[in-house]
Amino acid sequence: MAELAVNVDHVATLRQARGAKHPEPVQAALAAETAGADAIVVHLREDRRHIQERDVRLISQTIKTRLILEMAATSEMLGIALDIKPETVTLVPEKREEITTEGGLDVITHMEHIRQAVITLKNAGIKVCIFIDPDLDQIKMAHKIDADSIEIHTGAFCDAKTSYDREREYTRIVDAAKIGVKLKLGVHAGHGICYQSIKEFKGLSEITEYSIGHAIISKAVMTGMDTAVRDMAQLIKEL
Ligand SMILES: CC(=O)[C@@H](O)[C@H](O)COP(=O)(O)O
Ligand SMILES: NCC(=O)COP(=O)(O)O
Repeated sequence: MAELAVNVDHVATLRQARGAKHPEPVQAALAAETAGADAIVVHLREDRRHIQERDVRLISQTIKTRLILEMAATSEMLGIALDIKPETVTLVPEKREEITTEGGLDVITHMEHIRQAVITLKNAGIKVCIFIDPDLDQIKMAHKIDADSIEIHTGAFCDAKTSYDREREYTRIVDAAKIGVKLKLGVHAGHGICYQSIKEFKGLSEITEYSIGHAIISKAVMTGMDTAVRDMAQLIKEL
């Protein structure tokens, strides 16, 4: 059965909107665990628009499941990761002007830089995942530089406006997941997945972890974290 990794970034978004002390991402992380989350995800952005370094530290010291730290492969972030030592670092591309992560990491273009980051993290005992578009050449390169896993960027699929685009993007994800397994990479998926789109991954047993944030936190505003996480965990059980 696939696992659910809950991203609590947008609890911090709400806090930062007022420069206030609440809501606390660590509290959301604990509630998510109680409701069945298998891992907690935070994206520490260079511009610190939501999650702060203290959130990563607090969550790391408090949760009982796994911490997945999403970050750009910069020397500042590598220093933080080596200090906090999350279970996994997911390397993501980052642009200051984007609203959210727009594409997967271009491992082919930045091969040597990313390879060095993978070596540094793995030498410290941190697993490395690469957030990647469902592009077979990119995935082969992720394997070549010795990543442990890939997280297939599901944004284009989730945002597709027509059934033609949706089917095309779904096929890309299926092909990407299959090649990932063939290369013995862990295969995860995330970005833009909601309570409807998760159902479309039914039968795709190659994907062993779903990383979901915005939809869960949006629902939690209405229902509380417990119901929001339990409902998503149940949908993943039914895949
Ligand atoms: C890598 C990814 O798909 C998401 O985790 C995303 O980067 C989260 O960052 P935001 O919460 O800032 O959108
Ligand atoms: N890696 C994907 C993630 O952490 C959450 O993305 P989203 O559900 O907030 O789009």
